[in-house]
Formats: sequence, C-alpha cells, structure tokens
Amino acid sequence: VIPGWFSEISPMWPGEAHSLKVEKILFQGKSDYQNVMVFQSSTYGKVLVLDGVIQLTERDECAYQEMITHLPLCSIPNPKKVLVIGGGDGGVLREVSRHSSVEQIDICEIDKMVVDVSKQFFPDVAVGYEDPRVNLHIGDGVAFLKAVPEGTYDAVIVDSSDPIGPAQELFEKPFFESVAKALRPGGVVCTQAESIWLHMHIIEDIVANCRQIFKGSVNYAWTTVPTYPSGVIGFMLCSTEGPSVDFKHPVNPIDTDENCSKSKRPLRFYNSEIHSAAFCLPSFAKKVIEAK
Ligand SMILES: NCCCN[C@H]1CC[C@H](N)CC1
Repeated sequence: VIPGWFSEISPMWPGEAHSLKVEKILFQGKSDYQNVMVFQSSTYGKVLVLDGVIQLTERDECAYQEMITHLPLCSIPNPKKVLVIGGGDGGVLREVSRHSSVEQIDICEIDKMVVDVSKQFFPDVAVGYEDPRVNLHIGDGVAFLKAVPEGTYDAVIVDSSDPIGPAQELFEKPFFESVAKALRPGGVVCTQAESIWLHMHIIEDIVANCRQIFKGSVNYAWTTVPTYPSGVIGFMLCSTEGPSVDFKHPVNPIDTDENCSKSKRPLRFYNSEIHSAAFCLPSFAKKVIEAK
C-alpha cells in the first residue's frame, strides 16, 4: 500500500489495480451487507467505494449513469413505468427523471447505508431521489421482482456492483427470468455487464442466459469509465417478445435541442451518436457475443 493512495485490488481483476491519490477519507462504515467508504481524491472528486471496489467518482460517473439509463429508455417510444434494481446512489434516478414520458420510477436497493451516504456526500448524484415519481424500496431486488405482477414495467435497469457480494444473484438465470416476467411485451432491460477486457467468460454466460430468456433482441454495449477496472464497462440490452426494439437506433432521442436547453443539468456524456456507437464491438468480443 502506498501512503496517500487508494488501490482497487480484487480477485476479479488479478494482477492489476487502478489507484487514485487520496486527499482525505470522508466516511468509513460497515453496513449489514458491505464495507462503505467515501474519500476525497486529488483529481476525480469524491469517490464511493464498496468492499474495496470503486462504485463511482464525481468526475466520471456521468458516463456510466447516462449510458446505463438512456441506452434502454431511448430505445423505446414512450417509457412510462421504470424499475431500478440497485443504484442506491441515485444517479440512475437522476437520469431516468429526464424522460418526461415516465410516470413511475420504482427503485429497490438492498443497502440503506449506500442511500444515506450518497445523499450526504454526493448530492449531485442523489438529487435523483427528489423526483416525486420515485418510490424507494430498501430490500433484495430478487425478492422484489418475484412479487411484481407480470408485465408491469416498460424498462428495468440493473445498476449492480460486481458478482462478488450482495449483487451475486443479479447475474444468475433465475433473476433474469424474473426480470423478463416483470416486463411488458417489447419491454427492455439494461444490466451492468462488466468488462470485455476482464470478464469475457462472465459475459459469455450472461449472453447465453439472456438468449434463452429474452426472445426479443439481445445486445451488448460498452462505454469508457476511466475509474472502472480496465477503463471500460459493458451493458446487456435485451427486450422481451413483442413490439420489436432496435437498440442501435434510438427512437426516443433525449439529446434534442429542446430537452438539452430546457434541462438545468445538460447531458455530459450521452448523445445519439455515442448510443449507436456503443454497440460496435472489437472482434474478440463480437466473436463470443454475437456467436450465431
Ligand atoms: N451505481 C454505481 C455503479 C455500480 N456499477 C459497478 C460498480 C463496480 C464496478 N467494478 C462495475 C460497475
């Protein structure tokens, strides 16, 4: 350990570690589920860390929150009911609330400490909770989805940590089946789907499960987040059987002049071009993910 530096060391990315210079540790706690830490970094603003893994930094969280939200919501004409699994920091809520067609935003986060810490240290991220359409449920997303009536949601966004710890079940087949049940025909799901540089085997399994369960379309998109391992993060974009969804060509653009001018907080990362580009994959990943 180098004094004054935080290094993200994990068996999920053996032999490598991204480090950030620490100015000051702002919070350290242990919830019922994980260790929670917040520190002021020298160059990425405040940083949220769960069980030693970087969840978000003020400087680059926009890339992840905007892409995980607008890739699904801009792919269907008129999203009304949206469910967020995880995402306790509130960043996805902030992005979902940009969509005026949305009437109901349910969020199920297992760890209340993440919500409280985000409200205290990341107000520009937790601002999402201020939207009156938001209903917060503290609990296990797996159980929440089992209780949801069939066909309830237009979109489900699974903003999870990694498959070690509380989020492990969110990468397994029964969970994907419960998501499909909770979606209307032609509904869409977007899940956090790790790194093509580090986790091709995990991605291969997720894609295989999704192909069995989601009879609409199954796609993988990816983006750059400098403070995530290998500097990239991916997303599974799937739709259930029903009205077809072409994820690669957004039908419901959010980066229109009208939306951007009237929004007090303009999009920092997402736009329609980067939406389409996100589905372009390097050959080594294309071979695995698009295997016929
Ligand atoms: N809402 C915070 C983002 C959580 N996403 C994950 C955090 C941990 C990373 N290794 C992968 C993305």
